[in-house]
Amino acid sequence: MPEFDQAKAYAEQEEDVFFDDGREIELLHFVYNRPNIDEIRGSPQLVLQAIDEYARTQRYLMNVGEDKGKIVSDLIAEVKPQTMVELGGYVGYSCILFGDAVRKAGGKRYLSLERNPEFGAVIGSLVHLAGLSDIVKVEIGSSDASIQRLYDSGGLQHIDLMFLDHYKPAYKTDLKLCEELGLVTPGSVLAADNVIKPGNPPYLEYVRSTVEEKKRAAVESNGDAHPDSRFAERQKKQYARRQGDEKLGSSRGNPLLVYQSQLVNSYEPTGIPDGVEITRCVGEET
Ligand SMILES: C[S@@+](CC[C@H](N)C(=O)[O-])C[C@H]1O[C@@H](n2cnc3c(N)ncnc32)[C@H](O)[C@@H]1O
Repeated sequence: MPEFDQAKAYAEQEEDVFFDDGREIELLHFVYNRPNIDEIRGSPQLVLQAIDEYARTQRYLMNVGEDKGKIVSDLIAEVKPQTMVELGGYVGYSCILFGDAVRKAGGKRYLSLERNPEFGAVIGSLVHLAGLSDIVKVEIGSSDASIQRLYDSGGLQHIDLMFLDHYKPAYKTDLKLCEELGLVTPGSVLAADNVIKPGNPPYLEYVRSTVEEKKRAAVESNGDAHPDSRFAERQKKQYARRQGDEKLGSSRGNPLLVYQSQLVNSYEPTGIPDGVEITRCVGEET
């Protein structure tokens, strides 16, 4: 793994409040006040540079960042998804980086499912600035409700590549919903962020399980309605200020799907070690 370049490190993540305190709107003012704003218009690369500059020189932003971003961009170039879905859009950094990569790979759609309407508005503005509004669509609402709604309306029929980067306990439950609806099938690929920092033991356990293990777990489990006890309180309550108690879905998934899964080590944009779990659905047992 290449060394982390300290010169590009984001400001440190604050202990208590590190998002949703007005910084996302402040970011918009920062970007639109750049002296080279005319050059930035229509350039995904320069919009990303401006977002990175804010997060380095002003305040931390919980973006995937350059290093882990490259892992997923390389995956997009390899998989060439027609439809890519992300769970958790925040200010649009991953939308712009990956939406551009999907376009370059000949894909049609990058769907960002974001729950916070203010963040959704920021994404819309920066995606438009980057010239990617034709490919990136933002769906506001809780990821599980949005997946179900898009499926019911026929707007989402298959997920070629999915980037999971939202409420950590929902990675597994949302994946199971996508499996049950037949959106994730053999050929689908998943990229899950933050599997080292803060970590996601239930998700990793699930995508690394054999079909036999998943079938057994489905019989023995009491369901996934409550966040797994292996998550720290901080993770379980990350969005409590707006959401109160989180409600997780309880889809039974499709335990017959066969996954091959691999951790790719990298860094948070602050320089802290983290990793992306890349999971390929390679078959379905009968
Ligand atoms: C880590 S940030 C996403 C960063 C973004 N992917 C990037 O790299 O630029 C997590 C985002 O997920 C959103 N979120 C959390 N839980 C969600 C849920 N259940 N459904 C939809 N969005 C959710 C939060 O509002 C937040 O904007």
